[in-house]
Amino acid sequence: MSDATKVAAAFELASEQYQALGVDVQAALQRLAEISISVHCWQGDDVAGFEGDAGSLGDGLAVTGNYPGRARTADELRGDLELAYSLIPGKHRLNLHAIYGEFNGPVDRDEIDVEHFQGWIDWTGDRGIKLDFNPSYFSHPKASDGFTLAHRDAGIRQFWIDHGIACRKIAAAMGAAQSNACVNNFWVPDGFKDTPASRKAPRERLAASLDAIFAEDLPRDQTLDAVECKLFGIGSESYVVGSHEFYMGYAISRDKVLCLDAGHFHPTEVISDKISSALMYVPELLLHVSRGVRWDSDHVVTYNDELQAIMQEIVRGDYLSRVHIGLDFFDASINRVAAWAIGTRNALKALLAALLEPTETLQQLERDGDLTARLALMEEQKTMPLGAVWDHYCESMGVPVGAEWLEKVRQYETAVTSRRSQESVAG
Ligand SMILES: C[C@H](O)[C@H](O)[C@@H](O)C(=O)CO
Ligand SMILES: [Mn+2]
Repeated sequence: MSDATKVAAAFELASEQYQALGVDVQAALQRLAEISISVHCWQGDDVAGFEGDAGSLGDGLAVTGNYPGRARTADELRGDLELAYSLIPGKHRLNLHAIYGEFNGPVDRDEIDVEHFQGWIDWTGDRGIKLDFNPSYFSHPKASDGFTLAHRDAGIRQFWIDHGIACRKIAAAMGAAQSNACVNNFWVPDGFKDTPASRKAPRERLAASLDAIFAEDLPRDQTLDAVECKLFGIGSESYVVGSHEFYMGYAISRDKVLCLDAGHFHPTEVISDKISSALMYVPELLLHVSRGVRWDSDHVVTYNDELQAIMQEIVRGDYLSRVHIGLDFFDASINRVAAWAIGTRNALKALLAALLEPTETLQQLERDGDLTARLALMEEQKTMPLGAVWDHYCESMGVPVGAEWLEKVRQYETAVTSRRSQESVAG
């Protein structure tokens, strides 16, 4: 039997099994094909960006590992992304940070403009890829004491306010060019390593700075502002200004998208349990699908319980139209294109598992008070033949089945990434 015949035969048997549970496999696959995950550009170069002094990541972020071949230019990053997209079934978005502009010389963060992102707008436009965006409040001398928008110095605050305003303008231009809203996510590292004397003052300053940035109403079909909280970070172990409560309140009161990063909470706290609560009060959510490990919030997404729970929540709550699914991890200890492929394929696989669940049956059992059957069916679901449906999906979408994609990454590594030096290059 050829590999393709094996995939087809396994899919047929799997479909019968799902059908017996009342699950429409074709409908699930159709829904999956409509979901666009926002793939983060920063996995490709260890969050270095193209400002010219690449490699000096800091101010609340750190990437560990020294795997050779990180992208040093926009063209290299685009080449790596092209390969990554070809390994992932479906049509997905690209999430850019402001430091990834093509600057051709020194341009400070408060001066960036649409022209610096025209290369990205053209490249994604040609490929039908939609863009999302992020202001970059890190790796900059004016962020080196751990404060930006909540800084005690009004001049520094103004600099970062101007950066935020510039980024909104860029995001709106991207949204207009692609006829689809560009989600513009604000994460700021501001916080104290040690116990603050005033937790209140920086929070008041952060709210005022954000209000100044968002003062102009921009069309929501061009750009959506999102705000991202964090419990603690490197150098902000004792206090983060933009805590969950801060941004939950901010998003509700200002009608903003709330970003929940899976690695930004206490290790025993999960964002899967927050989705249905938050969506009662905010219009939309952005998720940063990530994986926290001890102090680090950014390991490559694996097919673990929380990933499955996140996707189940989105599907069970019928939230697909209100949740923007983005990725946020950066690992320099493994091949970076492989990291994208592993993390994004896992996110999609977990979505497929959620779409293949007999949700209505489970919820009816719950309404009937039959919690025994609810648990029994949920457990049976775990060993249903998801892999056979996933393999069929990959094949039908023209991307490698199983671990075949790894061979493509290896070939590219030999031909392209292993030839890159660790130095940055101009461009
Ligand atoms: C680079 C990202 O924007 C950043 O990771 C942010 O989203 C975050 O999660 C910081 O911990
Ligand atoms: Mn994040």
